[in-house]
Amino acid sequence: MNMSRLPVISNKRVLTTSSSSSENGQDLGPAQKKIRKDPEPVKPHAAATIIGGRRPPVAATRAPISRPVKGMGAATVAAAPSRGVLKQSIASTAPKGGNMKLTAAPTATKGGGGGGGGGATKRHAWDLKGKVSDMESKVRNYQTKFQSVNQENEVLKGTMVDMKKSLQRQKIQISEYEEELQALSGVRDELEKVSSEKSGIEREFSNLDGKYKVMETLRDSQETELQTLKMKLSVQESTLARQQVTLRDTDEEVRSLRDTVVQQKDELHAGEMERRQLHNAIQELKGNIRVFCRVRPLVEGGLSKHIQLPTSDTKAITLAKTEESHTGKTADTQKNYNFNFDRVFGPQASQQEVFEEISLLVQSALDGYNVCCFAYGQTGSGKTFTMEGAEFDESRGVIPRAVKQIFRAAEKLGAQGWEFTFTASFVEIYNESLRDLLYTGKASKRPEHEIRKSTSNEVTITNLTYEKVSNEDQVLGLIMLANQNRSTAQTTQNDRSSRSHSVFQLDIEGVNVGRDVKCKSTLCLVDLAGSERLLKSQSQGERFKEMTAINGSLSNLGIVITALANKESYVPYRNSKLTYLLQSCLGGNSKTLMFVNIAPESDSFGETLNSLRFASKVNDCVIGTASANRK
Ligand SMILES: Nc1ncnc2c1ncn2[C@@H]1O[C@H](COP(=O)(O)OP(=O)(O)OP(=O)(O)O)[C@@H](O)[C@H]1O
Repeated sequence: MNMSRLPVISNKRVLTTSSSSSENGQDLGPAQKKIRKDPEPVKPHAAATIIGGRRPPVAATRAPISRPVKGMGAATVAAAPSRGVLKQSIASTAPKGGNMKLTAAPTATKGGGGGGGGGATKRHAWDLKGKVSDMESKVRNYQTKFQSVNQENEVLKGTMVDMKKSLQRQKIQISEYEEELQALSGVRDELEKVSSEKSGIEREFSNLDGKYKVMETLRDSQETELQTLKMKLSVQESTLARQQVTLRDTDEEVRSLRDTVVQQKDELHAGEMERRQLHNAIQELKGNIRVFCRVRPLVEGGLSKHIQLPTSDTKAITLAKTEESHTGKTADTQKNYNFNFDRVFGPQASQQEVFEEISLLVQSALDGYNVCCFAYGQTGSGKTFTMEGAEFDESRGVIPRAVKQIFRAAEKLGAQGWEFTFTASFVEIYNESLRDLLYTGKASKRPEHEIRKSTSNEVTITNLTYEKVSNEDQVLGLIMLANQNRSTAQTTQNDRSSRSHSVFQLDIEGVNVGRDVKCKSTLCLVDLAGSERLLKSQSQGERFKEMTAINGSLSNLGIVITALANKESYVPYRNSKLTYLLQSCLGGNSKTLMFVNIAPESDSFGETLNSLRFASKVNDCVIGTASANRK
């Protein structure tokens, strides 16, 4: 019944202590945490603080012993070492020790050491037995406490062992955790690496995304462009289709045009042949030998009175000679010498005008006719000017113009299937000896030349330079070379060129393979030596010899032409080198043109008259019908 007076420990504290003393260690979680935080034994005053709510003086731990127990006896016990365990012990043993409390309370009231039972009565001094009994009771009480404390100690020791084990386990676990943490730090590094890689990839992705957008834009623009191109393509395809149709039509047209061309070529060839025939017929009607007279202008310009050129007639020339009266009583008499030629050119006639008249003859040379053109007249009458002319285009003479015309005509005939080869030679006849004007070797090694005639009546000169030419410039170059050679000889023999004949020959060979036609001809252009009479020159010695040779060759030229005109059986070609060389160009198979050049000076009257008489004789000749050298 006194149980209510025993010190009561709050359930909370008991439960806390009880749970901390759990032996199995399973539910030691909170207890362990408390132990880890405060592993030291609880000091007595701390217990007092907990229980009493304030910190009592140290002596107060003993005070309850000397005071009557009013529920604080247990607090005194609890102030002993291992208070926490003791509380538990008290709590756990409380039901068993009900009697201890009963006996302790009276003891406490007396001596304060026994504790326990409140309400004990005070023994009388004589009641020794009773006192002994109390003492014994106290002793038992203490023994019981002692045992209880021992038990508690044992329990605590066990608990300590468990706690140590637990601590050990926790240490192991901690080290495991640390290892795990260590391992996790590697993972963290890796995670950081992965994270940085991720951010790198993200940046790259962002870049790629940007690029992708650019590509998308590009693709869009290209798609637009593609669409445009497709449209253009379709337009072009339709254009192509139209053009293919046009092409087919054009092909048809080309085929028909080709047929037309072939047909027209045939017609052209036939026309060409007809033209040649007609051309030749015209030349024959004009005469195969024609004479043109050309009057050189006076040095001061104009014309002398003794030469009269009727303006209405381009073929007539009159030489008028005024003869003074011998007595002086009669009037002077005038004697006129009238001449007619194929054409008379006055002093104003240009080189072009002159050439136009002979260009038809030059054309004949390409048609396969031998053509010979020579200039006759006294020295200084204008022979060289007519045949060669000067350097400038408008003053170029017959030879360069004829060459130009021949090459141009040959080029045109090339379109009709004609192919031509040209061979040029330039020879000088001086004192009846031949000299190669295209010779380029040493002067000391100049070869001798002879005129040869083949069985086919072809005339050639031995050791002469025959130069193949294919254009006008090449020929002009050869003419320059010939002039150099002539001027070299000129320095050694004064005025030699006037006293020599120069003969330029262009051999022409044409072939038209498609038509199986060939032609061969020679264009012969001759600048004769001055035709002065022997008497006037009153030459002697070498000069006499020269004049004899010149006069001989020129008079033989007249004889040959007359013999040809008279169709005599014998033509004395070989009487002079000149006529021998010109044989093929003067015969019946040729067309001949003679220029008679006139000096206008009055003191040349006699020579002029002689020249005109000679030319007139030639003009009266009709050489047999020419025939083209065609196969
Ligand atoms: N139709 C012309 N118009 C202008 N000048 C001319 C004409 N004919 C000749 N001449 C000039 O007269 C001069 C003599 O002419 P050219 O040398 O041609 O005579 P040639 O008869 O050839 O003399 P040679 O027999 O000495 O060679 C030259 O200066 C020449 O330029």
